[in-house]
Amino acid sequence: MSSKQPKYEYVSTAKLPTRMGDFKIHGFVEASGQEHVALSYGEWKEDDVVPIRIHSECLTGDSLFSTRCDCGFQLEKAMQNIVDNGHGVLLYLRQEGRGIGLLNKIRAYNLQDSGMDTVEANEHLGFDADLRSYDICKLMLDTLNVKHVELMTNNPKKLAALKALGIDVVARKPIDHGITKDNKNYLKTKTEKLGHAFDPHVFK
Ligand SMILES: Nc1nc2c(ncn2[C@@H]2O[C@H](COP(=O)(O)OP(=O)(O)OP(=O)(O)O)[C@@H](O)[C@H]2O)c(=O)[nH]1
Repeated sequence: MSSKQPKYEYVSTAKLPTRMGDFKIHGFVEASGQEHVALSYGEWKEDDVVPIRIHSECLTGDSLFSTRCDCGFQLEKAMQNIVDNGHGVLLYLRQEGRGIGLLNKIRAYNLQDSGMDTVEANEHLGFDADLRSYDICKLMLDTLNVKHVELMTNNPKKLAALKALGIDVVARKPIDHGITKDNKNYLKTKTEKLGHAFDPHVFK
């Protein structure tokens, strides 16, 4: 790749009516060919604080209704929060399985079925616990004229990544939604080993 070639590019925008409300969808691509999307709802000015969610792809949770994780619940809740708020942005990053990909996530699930936790399973397969990058968020937010954000997350790495990219993170909004008997242990591991900010009472 030549050093002049941009690492990320904005591609196009279209209307995206959903069950929650009428969003717009904006397409972005990395030089590698990896595609990502942002959804926007409503209007704002450059000085406004915009509620946003950065969501990593989870085919099983987001599209197949899995209760092994909280992903699908959080996605739905974040989109509803944005609509209720009147404006906001969802950055949907196609980094499935914390960056290891769908089939490796299924391998990791197989190991978790035999007793490993989510971090041990990644490491057993030869991956770091979390391989995600949030660098493309800067182009996405600049394209949508978002400079100040309130971030819906329990993950401190997302906050740090946005700050490092020069985004003004005014506040974090917890998104403790979709805790089930099937994902309690997974969320407990994320809290203990990956630094997620879940309040311990949710595991009782
Ligand atoms: N490798 C691996 N990935 C998983 C597992 N369960 C869920 N995931 C992935 O974890 C990611 C979760 O993404 P997010 O919900 O955006 O992020 P998060 O780190 O949980 O942070 P917040 O939800 O913002 O608090 C998705 O890419 C899922 O596919 C698992 O057991 N192993």
